[in-house]
Amino acid sequence: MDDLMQIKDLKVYYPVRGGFWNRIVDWVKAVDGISFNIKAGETYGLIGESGSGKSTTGKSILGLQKVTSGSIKYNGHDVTKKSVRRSLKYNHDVQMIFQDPQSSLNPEKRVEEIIAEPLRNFEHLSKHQEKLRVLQLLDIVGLDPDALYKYPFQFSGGQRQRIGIARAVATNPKLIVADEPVSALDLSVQAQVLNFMKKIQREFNISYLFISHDLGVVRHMCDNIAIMNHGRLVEVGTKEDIYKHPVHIYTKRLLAAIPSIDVEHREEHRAERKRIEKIYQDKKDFYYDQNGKAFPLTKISPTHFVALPKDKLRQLNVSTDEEVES
Ligand SMILES: Nc1ncnc2c1ncn2[C@@H]1O[C@H](COP(=O)(O)OP(=O)(O)OP(=O)(O)O)[C@@H](O)[C@H]1O
Repeated sequence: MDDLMQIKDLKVYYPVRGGFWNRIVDWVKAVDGISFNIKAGETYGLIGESGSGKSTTGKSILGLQKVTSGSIKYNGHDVTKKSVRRSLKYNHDVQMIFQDPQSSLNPEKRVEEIIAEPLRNFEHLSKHQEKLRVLQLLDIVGLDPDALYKYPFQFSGGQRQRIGIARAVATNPKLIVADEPVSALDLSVQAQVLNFMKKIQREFNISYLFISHDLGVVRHMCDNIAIMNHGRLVEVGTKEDIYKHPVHIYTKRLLAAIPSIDVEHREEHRAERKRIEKIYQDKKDFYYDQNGKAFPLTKISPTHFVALPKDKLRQLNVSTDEEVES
């Protein structure tokens, strides 16, 4: 398989402002030099806890977040520049599925308009052709034609996510960034939506960047996986590497957090989880590089990253500007 996307040494820093003049007093190094490739037709998992920089990476790939440095190549073209994205019609080829279909679908619009929106931006279809295409998309995602005239609130969570998926595939994209696509759904519906995403992937040869904090969900979806912590990738590998032979302590900790369904080994699992939590507790103030080498976070440099969570930033009353100032 060829590489569709090549992300190289990507850095995204957010300014932290404070003091009397509201000057930049520090930087949140949300993404701090990560590299990975996504092949055509594969599902690439980006895993980490809240605040590790996953969504910032996703937004940068979608062109929604200005990057500080590094490159994001799509079929060999660097799409960090707006002019390149425009000339390649990049936003036609790269779409997204959001975490919460409740808030990502406009409640005032009917399903027909919601799904047709990306089509209107890129394709010049007649009203009739557009309706036929939306009906075809509803059929693909397993919704009845009368959904066309309904509003999002008239559907269940799983059905709303199907509408979100129909909108995402409307333009026949090559890549879909799926940011926690099932974490807002009931467990029983999660498997349905995941299987459904797989089906669509096979039919349309789509690549997914699958962002999640949940290694249990990712196991069903991903071919290759990167584990993210404090803006860096601490471990990268195939699904087998990560699940069968994890190297990094942080990966082991995430794996240990998956509840064991195997009743016989549940006690063993619980003990192993406690053991790993203890090691992690003792060592959490360290950043570990890919070789497992530890760097004390406090000693990196006074202005070096301390990736503060959003609510902490709010508590400190500092701004959380989306864009890095040049
Ligand atoms: N607009 C912003 N301004 C300042 N800091 C930000 C901004 N957006 C995110 N951050 C910070 O960047 C870091 C990474 O955030 P990001 O949302 O990318 O992480 P995440 O792994 O996707 O977490 P979550 O799953 O909670 O969204 C966090 O410390 C966060 O507080």
